[in-house]
Amino acid sequence: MTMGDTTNVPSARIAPSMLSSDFANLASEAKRMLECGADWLHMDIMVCHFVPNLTIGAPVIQSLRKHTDAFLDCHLMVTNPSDYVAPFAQAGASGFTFHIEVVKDEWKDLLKSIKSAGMQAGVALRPGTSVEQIFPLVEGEEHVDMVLVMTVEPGFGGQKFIPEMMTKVNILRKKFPWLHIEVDGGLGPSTIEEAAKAGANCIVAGSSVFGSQDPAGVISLLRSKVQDATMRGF
Ligand SMILES: O=C(CO)[C@H](O)[C@H](O)COP(=O)(O)O
Repeated sequence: MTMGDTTNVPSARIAPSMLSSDFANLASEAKRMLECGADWLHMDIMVCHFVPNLTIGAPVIQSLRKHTDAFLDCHLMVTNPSDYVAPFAQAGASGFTFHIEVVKDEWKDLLKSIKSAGMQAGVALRPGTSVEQIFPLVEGEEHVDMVLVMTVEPGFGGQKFIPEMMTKVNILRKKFPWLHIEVDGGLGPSTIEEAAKAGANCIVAGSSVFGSQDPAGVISLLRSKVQDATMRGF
């Protein structure tokens, strides 16, 4: 990809992380975020293995789906993602992102099952995982739609953005211009520029959006930084 050649780069997707929302009012929190300009809703699925936290599962996705048509971008922080494909598809998940660290050769079957269940497929990598490990999942005939580069250790919201992860984002953007590249962890007004310049187009933001008095303003700023960087080239 040459400087300025951004023809195939997908447009910005701003995805508030519902991990930072008031879970007791999830439907109204989702509605509020969409009214503030969110493109996607990012749903963090944690079940006390892979990460030491417990959040929500398919029944909550199913309940939320009754209240919104929005793209539900589900990040499965689990060690056995194939067990979750059918329940999440039936619940109404739109995207299903699994972790590269928990799959071996079975990723091909997993990918097929996610897509044939009608969901967009994503693969996530922890900060310590090398980006080269996910190349086969993007290069093959059957490939993921999105790579999620974790910019914090997965498990909890409110952590500090790890800038070194931007090397991974930039390698991916140059090699796969068409790919959705998502970043998650510590994104907000002070870190978006770096992420956008590296080539991220899907921005997950929890604390910075939910903790703001002006969530619409934050979402709009995140989007404009991604748009500016895409126009300039990476
Ligand atoms: O996946 C996550 C943690 O595993 C969260 O989505 C992420 O950390 C977003 O929260 P914040 O913007 O507050 O960092």
